[in-house]
Amino acid sequence: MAYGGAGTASTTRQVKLEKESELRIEVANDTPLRLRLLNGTAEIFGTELPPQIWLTFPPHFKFAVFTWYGATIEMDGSTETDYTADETPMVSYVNVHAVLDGRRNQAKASPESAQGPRVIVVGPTDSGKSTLSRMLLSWAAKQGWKPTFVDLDIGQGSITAPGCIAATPIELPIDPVEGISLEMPLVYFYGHTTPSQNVDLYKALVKELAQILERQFTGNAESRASGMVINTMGWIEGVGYELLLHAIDTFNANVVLVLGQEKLFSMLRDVLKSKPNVDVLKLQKSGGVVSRSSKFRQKSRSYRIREYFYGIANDLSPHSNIANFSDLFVYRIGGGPQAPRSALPIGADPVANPLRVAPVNIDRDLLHVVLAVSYAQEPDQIVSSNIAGFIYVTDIDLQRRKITYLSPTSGELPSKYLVMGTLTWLET
Ligand SMILES: Nc1ncnc2c1ncn2[C@@H]1O[C@H](COP(=O)(O)OP(=O)(O)OP(=O)(O)O)[C@@H](O)[C@H]1O
Repeated sequence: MAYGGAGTASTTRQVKLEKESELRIEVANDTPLRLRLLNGTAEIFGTELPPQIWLTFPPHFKFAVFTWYGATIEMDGSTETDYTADETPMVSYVNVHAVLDGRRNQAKASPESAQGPRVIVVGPTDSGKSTLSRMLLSWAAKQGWKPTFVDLDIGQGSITAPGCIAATPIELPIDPVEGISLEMPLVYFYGHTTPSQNVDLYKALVKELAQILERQFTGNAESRASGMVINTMGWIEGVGYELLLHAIDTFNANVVLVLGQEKLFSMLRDVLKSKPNVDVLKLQKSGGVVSRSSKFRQKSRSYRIREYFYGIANDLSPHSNIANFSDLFVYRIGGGPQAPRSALPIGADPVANPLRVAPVNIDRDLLHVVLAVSYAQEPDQIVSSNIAGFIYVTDIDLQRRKITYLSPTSGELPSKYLVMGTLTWLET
């Protein structure tokens, strides 16, 4: 074999790809797959493959190797499926990229209107939104831009753990295996994986994130001209639709890319007609996008939390820490009534305040909960503060009033204010 270690020669095979075709792969459930580019040029979701270098893809990974001009790929290991497709929407996607690129150049050249394109990608679940966002970001980064990636998908987000909305600048094409490299992502903790749990909180956090980015852009011409790519949730009916409009409005998106649904496209086009500076474009969904069951989604959420603490290749070692109950302050956002019934006019029902920050007693209910570490200085700043990261509660000792938790780093937490949602994890 031309390489050492894992794999057997019998599972090594080559695939020749004609120009503008792609090899679609689902890695087997139990073993990783190794793959390399033997000759030609190819990319994975917008990031070029280095020639000859073996890349290892973990079990379950679903991806495509696309070539513009032809390539030969070598694979080592087993796959759930792999097949070649010569019908892809890639030309239409790269055309969008070219238009965005033109707008970035325009923005850069004219200081008085130096805002680059703000693209928002919308569509039903499994329409390829994250994948298209990723391609647009990687193609832009390859040309030297530093676009901001905003991920509003609290279910299957790709910046950090589930239950968050987040943003990060993309300075290099996104690594095909490791995903987005995180220097200092700006993360807000929503705490749930569906927006219906607390719609007002979701909106409030979207607004906070947009305001901070707006401020950052003011002082940074380069990222302002590079613009943003905003990925959204696949929830597009009812409240989901309302939240899409809210996001388009809040981020001042001026390019709306609608993937895979005619109805959503026509609704958005009609409602955004009054905004002449907003372009609504319909794009074809790729036949390669894999539908994921709710069980699979649940599993991948759990995997994302694991990845936060242990790294994608088990290369991080989180620390187990013990704190006194009195050292940590856990809060929950929303729920509970705003005022006691006795304080309300006779006959009035107490209204739940979705943004109310309430202290949580430390007890066994916190076991296996993922808590966000807030940057808030005071409890009333919790909703408007971003978070430093997460801890995972592994033991509660009621007698000794001690809490044991896993944290990515040793030592003191950056803040004593912790936020609890409904995010739990069972370490296996
Ligand atoms: N051309 C392709 N070939 C093979 N797999 C693909 C292709 N495009 C996307 N995928 C895979 O399909 C899955 C779903 O795609 P993606 O995450 O982009 O969809 P989405 O619309 O963002 O989903 P969500 O419902 O979570 O919002 C992912 O695992 C992705 O890697």
